[in-house]
Amino acid sequence: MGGLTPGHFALSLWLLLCLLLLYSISIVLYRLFFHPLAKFPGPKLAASTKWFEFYYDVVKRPGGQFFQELNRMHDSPIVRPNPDEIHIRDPAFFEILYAPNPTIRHKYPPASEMAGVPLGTQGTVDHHVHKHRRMANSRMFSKRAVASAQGLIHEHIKELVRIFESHCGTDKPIDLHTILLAYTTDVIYDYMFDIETDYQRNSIAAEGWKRSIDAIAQATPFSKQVPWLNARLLMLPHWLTQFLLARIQPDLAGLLGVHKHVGEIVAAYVKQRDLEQKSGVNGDKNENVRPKSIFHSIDQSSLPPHEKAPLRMEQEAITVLAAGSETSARVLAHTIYHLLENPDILAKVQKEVFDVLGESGQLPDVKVLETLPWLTASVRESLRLRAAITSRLPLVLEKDIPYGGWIIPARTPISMCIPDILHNDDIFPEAMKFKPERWFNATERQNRMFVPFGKGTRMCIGLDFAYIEMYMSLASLLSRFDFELYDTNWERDVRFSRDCFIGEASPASAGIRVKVLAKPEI
Ligand code: HEM
Repeated sequence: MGGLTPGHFALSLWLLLCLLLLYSISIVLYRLFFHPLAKFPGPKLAASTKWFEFYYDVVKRPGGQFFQELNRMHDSPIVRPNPDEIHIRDPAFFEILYAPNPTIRHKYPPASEMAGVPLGTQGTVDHHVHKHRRMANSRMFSKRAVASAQGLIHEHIKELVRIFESHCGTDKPIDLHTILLAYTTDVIYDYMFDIETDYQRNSIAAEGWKRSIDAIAQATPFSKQVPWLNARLLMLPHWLTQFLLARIQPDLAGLLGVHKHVGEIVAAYVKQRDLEQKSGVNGDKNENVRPKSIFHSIDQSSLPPHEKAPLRMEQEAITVLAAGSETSARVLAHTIYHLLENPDILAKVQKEVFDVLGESGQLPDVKVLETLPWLTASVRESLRLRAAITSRLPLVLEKDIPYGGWIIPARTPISMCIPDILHNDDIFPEAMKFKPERWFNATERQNRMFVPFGKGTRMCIGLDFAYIEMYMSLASLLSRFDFELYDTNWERDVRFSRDCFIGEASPASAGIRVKVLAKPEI
């Protein structure tokens, strides 16, 4: 009677490997021949294993390349890009999949867990829970609430203008993305959390935040494959995750710092709220008044108490911060790039805004800016061409749904991509060209298919906020300055070549950079 001999050990290992192999073969056979999606079109390798997507997104440089492979797969508008999912490329189906309430649409858990904040609206899987969470936020996002933010946004624009002034006439280029991200981030903290931050004035903090948000985007091709990882990491003690990430990916460690900061903001809010409640002060619940922050909005809503827990508020706040800062900043940077590449159109926009703002540079109500044809058309065209969210956006239906002679079984994640609509030449002729004038005579179909903010129950709740931030900052900057592109080109710095949920340019890019010149010749 001896212990485990090396011979026994080798035999056990061998048996284990055989079992593993047998298991893998059975899974592949099931997926190819017996799975409810077995007969759907698409490459057999992609249908067999998610490692196929992993290879293109993570292993094949520069990462986030699966979308190119998906393009190649689409012989027909419907394909099975991985064992579980159906992807459709057909504008007519967009409004069916991303339908408004009362149609029930759940999110696909692996896709919603990706950002590590499943308690925020964007990460919420269940349709009904999502609807209530979204409603609790809605008082911060109503048209009236957002319009009332103009004064607050204006204060941050003054700082933005000051920074551009300090570069004016110097040879020092500005990286538009970094500075505009600092602007949109300061605005979100102020409006959504009632907290003053200083990213615009503190260039080191601004660059650190930009690196962190880039790092999270660039990690998404990986997080997509191991969606549970982010949420688990965030559950570990802060010092431990900080220690681990600082060694693996320091920029992601910076993002943890932001999580910690937002956690502290929520804790301070809860402490103050409890104090006020004890002393009988009742927060202003007047439906007509904008809540002081998203935390007040959640607290004053009819959500049950567990939905108002600090961790839920923290994840909602992170969702709004990440969703609201990066997207608008990128679209703004791209709008300036396209205008600089099209001097005739830039001159028209500059004249329009100068006529309204005058020498004083005083901003009118945003309603006036919205009537300016070239500014409006340029923002719209930039939103279309930039198509900020590039990822597949899978939703899960409770019932079977027919498409093109197929019946897609209930509970199958079905996805579509926004750029497939916005860059479709049949809808938008010469779709990859910046042509704001197309919006002057837009057809009903073009207006309907203008979907940079998505559609349906899960569409962007912050679009009005994004428009105000963009109109006000563009009008202020373009009426005051002329710019010159600095070492920036479409292929390397602008075109999206990696799908990282948000579309990323080449890793070789140093961003869209400009030199600030003196006042424009109007
Ligand atoms: C140009 C700017 C923007 C673009 C192109 C954009 C685009 C989108 C898209 C396509 C979605 C749907 C994503 C999905 O289905 O997972 C989304 C969701 C969302 N966006 Fe935006 N967004 C922008 C600006 C903003 C701003 C400024 C805010 C906040 C102030 C914001 C907050 C959100 C939130 C909270 C969600 C989740 C909504 C929900 O699930 O109910 N976004 N956005």
